[in-house]
Amino acid sequence: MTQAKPFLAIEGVDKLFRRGAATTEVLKGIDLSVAKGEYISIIGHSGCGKSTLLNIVAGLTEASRGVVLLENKEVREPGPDRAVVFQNHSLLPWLTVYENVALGVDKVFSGRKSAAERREWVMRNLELVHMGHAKDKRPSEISGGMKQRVGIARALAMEPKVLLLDEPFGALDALTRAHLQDEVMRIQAELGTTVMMITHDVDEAVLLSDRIVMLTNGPSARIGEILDVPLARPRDRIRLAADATYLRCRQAVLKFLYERNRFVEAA
Ligand SMILES: Nc1ncnc2c1ncn2[C@@H]1O[C@H](COP(=O)(O)OP(=O)(O)OP(=O)(O)O)[C@@H](O)[C@H]1O
Repeated sequence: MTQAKPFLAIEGVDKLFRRGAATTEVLKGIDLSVAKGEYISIIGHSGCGKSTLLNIVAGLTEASRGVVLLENKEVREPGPDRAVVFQNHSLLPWLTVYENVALGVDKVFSGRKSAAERREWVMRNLELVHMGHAKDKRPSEISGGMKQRVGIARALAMEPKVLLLDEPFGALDALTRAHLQDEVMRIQAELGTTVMMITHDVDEAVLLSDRIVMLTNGPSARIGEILDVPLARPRDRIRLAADATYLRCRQAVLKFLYERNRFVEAA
């Protein structure tokens, strides 16, 4: 019997960066399978290679060895099936909120949806992140949290197979951050999106993820441990604050980061 291929597979990925005669091996032998609809977090100390790994899955960076397969197809370049949301929003400042989302929608759906359907689809995605009311505003006229929401709407509007989040809440204040985490959990439950998210935040990783992938310190970072987070959904941050499973998961990640893989500042 042949085994079913995983939805997303990272197989034997190494990444080396060359500058002149010097070579740095950032990632070494990364193997990871992600199921459809799964929420995966990648956590590890600064500079260990988290963004590099996400960029390889996005097709923005080429692996030096190994492959990334999405539904059995090798990832070789960026594509709308893998939408990325970065820490600092990347909205075009001269376009309105609506136009920023429409840009991607028009590109992806021009042959498949009529102009009216595309307009409706842009609005549906803006409503999903509660930003329909701000559709005519420009990025400079809305808050940081609102910009991240629009970035998430723009990514989701392309109906990606995988949503790649590179510290999407990292630049936000704690309250906005908590609010947006709840929104992302709600949206993921509604749409069943597969998510790979980079974070530095242990609580964020435990609250949002089905599994937490912990990277060892670089150079030559590898997957040190993968932790299952067996918490039922929907998840309520206040109730979980005293939940034994939540606290056990949190402690496991803290131990990995601060005991077994303590951060050492490069000389
Ligand atoms: N284009 C590049 N050329 C050379 N070195 C690079 C390049 N991109 C990243 N690196 C190096 O690869 C290592 C990993 O970087 P990366 O940004 O992936 O780490 P990270 O874990 O995401 O860090 P942080 O948490 O601080 O964002 C770093 O040492 C970085 O300097």
